[in-house]
Amino acid sequence: MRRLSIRALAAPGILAAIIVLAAIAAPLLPLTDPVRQDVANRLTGPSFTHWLGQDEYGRDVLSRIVWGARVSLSVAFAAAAMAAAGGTLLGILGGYFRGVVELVTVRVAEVVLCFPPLLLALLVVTLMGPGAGTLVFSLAILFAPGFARVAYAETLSARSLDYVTAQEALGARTRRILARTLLPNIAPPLLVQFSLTVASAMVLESGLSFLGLGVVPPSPSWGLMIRGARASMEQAPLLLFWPCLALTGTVLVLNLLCDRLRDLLDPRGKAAGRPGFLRRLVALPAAPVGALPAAPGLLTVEGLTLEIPSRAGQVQVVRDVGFSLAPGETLAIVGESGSGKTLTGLAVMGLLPSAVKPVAGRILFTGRDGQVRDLLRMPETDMRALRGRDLAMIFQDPSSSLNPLLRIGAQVGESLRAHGVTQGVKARVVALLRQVGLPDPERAADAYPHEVSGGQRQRVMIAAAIANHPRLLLADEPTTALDVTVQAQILGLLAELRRAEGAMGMVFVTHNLAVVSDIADRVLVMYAGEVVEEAPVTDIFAAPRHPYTAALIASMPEGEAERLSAIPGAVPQPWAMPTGCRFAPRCVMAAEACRTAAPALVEIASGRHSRCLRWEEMA
Ligand SMILES: Nc1ncnc2c1ncn2[C@@H]1O[C@H](COP(=O)(O)OP(=O)(O)OP(=O)(O)O)[C@@H](O)[C@H]1O
Repeated sequence: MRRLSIRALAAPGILAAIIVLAAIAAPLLPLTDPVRQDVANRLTGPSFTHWLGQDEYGRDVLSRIVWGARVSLSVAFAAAAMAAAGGTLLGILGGYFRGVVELVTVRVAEVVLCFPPLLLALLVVTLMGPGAGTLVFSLAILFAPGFARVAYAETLSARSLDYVTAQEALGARTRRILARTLLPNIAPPLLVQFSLTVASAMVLESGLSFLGLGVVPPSPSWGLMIRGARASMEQAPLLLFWPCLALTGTVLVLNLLCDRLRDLLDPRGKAAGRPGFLRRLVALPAAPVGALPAAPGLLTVEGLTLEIPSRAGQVQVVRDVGFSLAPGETLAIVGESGSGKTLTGLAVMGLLPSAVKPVAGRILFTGRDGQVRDLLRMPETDMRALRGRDLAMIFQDPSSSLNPLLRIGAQVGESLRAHGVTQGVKARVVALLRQVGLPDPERAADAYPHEVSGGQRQRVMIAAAIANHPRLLLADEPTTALDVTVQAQILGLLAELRRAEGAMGMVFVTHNLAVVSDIADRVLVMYAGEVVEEAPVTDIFAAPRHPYTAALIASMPEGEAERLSAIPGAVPQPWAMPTGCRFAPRCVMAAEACRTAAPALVEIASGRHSRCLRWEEMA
């Protein structure tokens, strides 16, 4: 995992801004007219009045470079914008509708890729005549398939996600699903594709102008300057040097910017969901005054509220969630699918998908330096420094979280190197693999992920997560993808590590209440985005104080056969929440009062909370 941050964007960002500003401000700069000829002084070298010299017609080279940037950049940006709009539309439509639509959009766009670019440009120029307009058009046609491919691939993976299917099932209009749900989720790779396209378009513009197929002389363009300088290359080699320098320099800066942007927007691919970068552009209300509590333990989440866009406007998928965790403690967050457990965990890690916005609350975390920070308002750069060091996460599917092309040792070692460990990495990796119970750690370090079993891959992920002795380990359904016997081993390993790491706190997210009894100290039960009950683990099984918890316990497969009963109905969608208690439509104890007013979460005993009006009757 690369260690890049917003700060890493600064250098290429500033350079790119200078180039673009110079191009925009060309008419305001004290430059000689770029097309004014002075034949008497042709091919003169740099002087006080002409800093970069004069070309084959005696025109000022500096002025032509700056004005040339204006032409090259505007052609490149216009072509990239046209290609992005057209290609993205084709890709989304093809990926969303598949079938015939896919054939006439994505597949037809891909046919364009079979043509050699210059041949295609020649065809367009012959049909339309040379000029900047033609150039923009032909470049847009050349680059649109690239956008179509990216948008298509991203749409295919986003399309299968629950929240898109749910919107479809609800009858939301297709245009709205595409614009409000799909587009924000596939935006980061498209942004990166856009910057790469601008750089490539500049190179092609220069090449086509050089061949006389692009910008028409005497308008300055870097390609035309290279073409003009070629004839007098031996008398005035510098004339060739300046436009080449401008071109390669600008392309390098733009490529560097793209590279940094890609790393910032896509820190660990799909397993992590979308990064928190876009989330941080959203204005969160200032933290409540009174600053940070004196002793917030390890982690204190207060009033966390997360929203997503839907056809009914912004809706809350997590509402007013709060809990706290002491060092060395394990909290299990339990609930059915769609209850908001994963999003709560991702908010703590600063890895919320871009469509999900935090709108209220605080996430207070005490780092190893003893300082308390609000993770919800922390700059992405600082957050990145905490992730993998103070905060670590284990994901559900170890197969998709490990890079199939890198050896296991290299991947575990990367989590050490990412946080400044350079000495003795190999030995430490082997020790870590031994600690997580891999039978032959030296050999495992040399193996590729596909050479070990699913359970061992999860052990590798755990080794990478604990490599820097995190203060908080977040495990999101870490055993769901494994079979039952391996599940038990992994749970045993996590419990053992918790003991070995002493002060490390753990948040264990699961939909399976059966696994928490062995591992958790306390349980937080979530339903439809809200906390409905919180209690020490022994109390929750012995005496649940919310009908939803009781129903979850009754549906545990480990229970006696006659107790086993599925909870009727399903978790309501975020945009269709019932008034009153959210669980009332499925609750066997619901009374009239439950359907009218939403119950508050109340403290029913020390360390115990319930969001049920009838909790006392459950005793
Ligand atoms: N990227 C997203 N864009 C829009 N809605 C989302 C997104 N991710 C999750 N949601 C919605 O937020 C709600 C809570 O999702 P979350 O994944 O936190 O639930 P969960 O309890 O962890 O369920 P699961 O066990 O299935 O992961 C769901 O209704 C889900 O459809």
